[in-house]
Amino acid sequence: MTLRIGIAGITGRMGQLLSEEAAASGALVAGGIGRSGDAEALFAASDVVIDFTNALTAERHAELAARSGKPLVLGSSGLSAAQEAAVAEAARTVPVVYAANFAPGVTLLFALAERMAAALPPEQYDAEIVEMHHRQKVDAPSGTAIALGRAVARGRGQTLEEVGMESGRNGHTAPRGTGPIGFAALRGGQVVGEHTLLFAAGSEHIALTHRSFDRRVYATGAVRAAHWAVGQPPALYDMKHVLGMG
Ligand SMILES: NC(=O)C1=CN([C@@H]2O[C@H](COP(=O)(O)OP(=O)(O)OC[C@H]3O[C@@H](n4cnc5c(N)ncnc54)[C@H](OP(=O)(O)O)[C@@H]3O)[C@@H](O)[C@H]2O)C=CC1
Ligand SMILES: O=C(O)C1=N[C@H](C(=O)O)C[C@H](O)C1
Repeated sequence: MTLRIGIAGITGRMGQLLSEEAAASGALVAGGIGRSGDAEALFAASDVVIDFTNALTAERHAELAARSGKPLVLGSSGLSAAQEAAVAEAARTVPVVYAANFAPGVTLLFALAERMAAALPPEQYDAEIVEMHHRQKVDAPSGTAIALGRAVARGRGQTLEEVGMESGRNGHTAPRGTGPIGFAALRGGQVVGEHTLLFAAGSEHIALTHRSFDRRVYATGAVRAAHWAVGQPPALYDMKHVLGMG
């Protein structure tokens, strides 16, 4: 049977591409909503919903997914801990694929970041994450930058909350701490998405960079996740599961 995909955020930068990629994948675009749309009707009409809206809406859509029994593919960034907890709660009832970045290269970047962090002692190598996005982006650091930070912390056997974040340095700051991960966010023009993870030691630097040139890479990944999610047991997944890297 043809998969019916609903798109929340269809009027946005990602929305049109998600529509095109869903149709190209052989699915039927069951409907789409912007801020004035009826989310409940969208979930009712769809086998799976892809949500690229914002943090506030993500929480409501996660609750609707659980209530309607429909899988959710969630790409929105900037979620608070409480909003992420609401998403995790929904994933007890339905499969939820929640990924900071649906580009396959970024999924690999997370794995590499974890391995590098495990190999490079934090007393010698300071980890800094620099990201740049288009001037319209409203959240910082990006969801991908935070996920990269989490991967580094994991590689060091800790959580990001434990190692701490140093972001927005300005003015007469104290010297850099040993252990915290540094974050810097650049905004300008129409940059689709760039992330660099840098490990800086006294006598050497090593860096990993990912650049997206076309946001279609995210749409293709999210549609792939939607096809994959249908039929999975309820759980919180991310792109590594979809790509078989989990
Ligand atoms: N995980 C990933 O790989 C990626 C994640 N993102 C994230 O996806 C999100 C969207 O990005 P982008 O498309 O650039 O943003 P846009 O601002 O271009 O689009 C936002 C969309 O959300 C809709 N929206 C806003 N409020 C609501 C609401 N209450 N109910 C339903 N829809 C609503 C808007 O509708 P309206 O037009 O009516 O305002 C619009 O369609 C961001 O959080 C971004 O960071 C982006 C790219 C990749
Ligand atoms: O808002 C964007 O554009 C993007 N958001 C995601 C993020 O916050 O990491 C993914 C990608 O970088 C594009």
